[in-house]
Amino acid sequence: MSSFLILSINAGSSSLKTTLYLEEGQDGDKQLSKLASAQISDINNPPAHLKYVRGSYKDTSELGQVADHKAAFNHVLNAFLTDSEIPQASHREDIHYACHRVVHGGSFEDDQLITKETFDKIEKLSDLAPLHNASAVSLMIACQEQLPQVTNVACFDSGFHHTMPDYVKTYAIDQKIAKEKGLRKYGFHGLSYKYISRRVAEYLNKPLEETSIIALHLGSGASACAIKNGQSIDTTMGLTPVSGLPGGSRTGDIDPSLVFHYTSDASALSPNSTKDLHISAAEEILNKQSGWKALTGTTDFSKIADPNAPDTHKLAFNIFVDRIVGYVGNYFVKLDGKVDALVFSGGIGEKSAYLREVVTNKVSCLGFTLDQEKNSKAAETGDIVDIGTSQKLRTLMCETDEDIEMAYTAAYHPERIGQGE
Ligand SMILES: Nc1ncnc2c1ncn2[C@@H]1O[C@H](COP(=O)(O)OP(=O)(O)O)[C@@H](O)[C@H]1O
Ligand SMILES: CC(=O)OP(=O)(O)O
Ligand SMILES: [Mg+2]
Repeated sequence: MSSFLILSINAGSSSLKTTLYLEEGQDGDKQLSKLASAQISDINNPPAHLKYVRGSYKDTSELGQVADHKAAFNHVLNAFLTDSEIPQASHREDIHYACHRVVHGGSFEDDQLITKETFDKIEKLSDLAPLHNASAVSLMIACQEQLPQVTNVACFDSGFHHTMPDYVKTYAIDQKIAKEKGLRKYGFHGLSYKYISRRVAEYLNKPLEETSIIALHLGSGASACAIKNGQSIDTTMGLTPVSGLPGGSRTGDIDPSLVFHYTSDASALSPNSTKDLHISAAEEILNKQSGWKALTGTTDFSKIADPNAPDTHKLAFNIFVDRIVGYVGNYFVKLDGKVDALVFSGGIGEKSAYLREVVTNKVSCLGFTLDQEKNSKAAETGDIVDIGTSQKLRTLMCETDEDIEMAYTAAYHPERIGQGE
């Protein structure tokens, strides 16, 4: 029986989440089990924290200054390699695959082996998604240095959406310029949507190819996706993750001219730019200085999704509900009303019973239903929970898992990993 380790690496703008999996068995009878996960928050904003989880064991420690993602990676690697309760991971050589979440994959549809060629392409895409791709690129370099024997794989958040029709992907702009510069809708959160669609199909006991859902990934970055017969046909994020729904510090959809009225320096370089990473003042405003942070002063949505919150918070909550229900209606029509389920996921979608209640009540005209008691207990139950009362048109809460989705292809379908062409 063969066994080896897969490390999933998910770089956020100020955090690093990693999970170590053990893959065992032969073709046709393989099993993937989670050994441990390690997460570092507050990178470059001391004190940083390390949260380590192995089964029911949980430990949080303060790390002081962790300057960048590379330094954070040294800490998590050390945490795994020195944990005597997971002897399978005692040496660096024990880790076979490192799977990197890359938000912007440009035209890449499938996961790709990271070669010199793919690395260069991903690095170039940092211009389109500077706030996301740059930390992923720095972690690929860290892996090459720290784990020279490992097979590095890039798993793209945009890949799942390649099935969107051309009229959805295309913006109404000069197509010569659009093609030259790659200016189109890509869509993101695809690893999450891939996981959710498979889990929902399993739960409904239907083939994935016959499962159609409206999925909501509501985290600090939020989006919605229309999934027809297992494939994305539209999603709310676009060229970059800023469009669609508002988020913790992102505007979501606005009139594109707004930014030129907001500042006369829209195209000037933001002071947070570095030698290798150019961020404009406009990008900084739209991505970092807006959303819940700008409206309420907090990015903690549990404080906003509170029926007794102050008016500023209520306004933010109402904006979110308004935009979400607008997309649910839009996608219900695009799916010709042939929908198996409305699915709530992401930190907010999984934890806020109140947001699920208000959204579901507003879309009840489409036939979606809510069972108050099941909804209030959904987070305790976990995994996937039917929070509606209809067997035909379901309302579901589904805990998403981007990390296992990254390990999934390496474990079960390594033949699907592209070689960079
Ligand atoms: N109990 C809760 N009620 C409402 N929102 C919550 C709750 N717990 C966490 N959140 C929100 O979930 C979001 C984080 O979701 P998550 O999917 O983990 O985000 P990301 O991966 O984008 O960082 C934050 O906006 C956080 O405030
Ligand atoms: C794509 C994206 O916006 O990711 P996140 O929500 O993790 O920032
Ligand atoms: Mg996320």
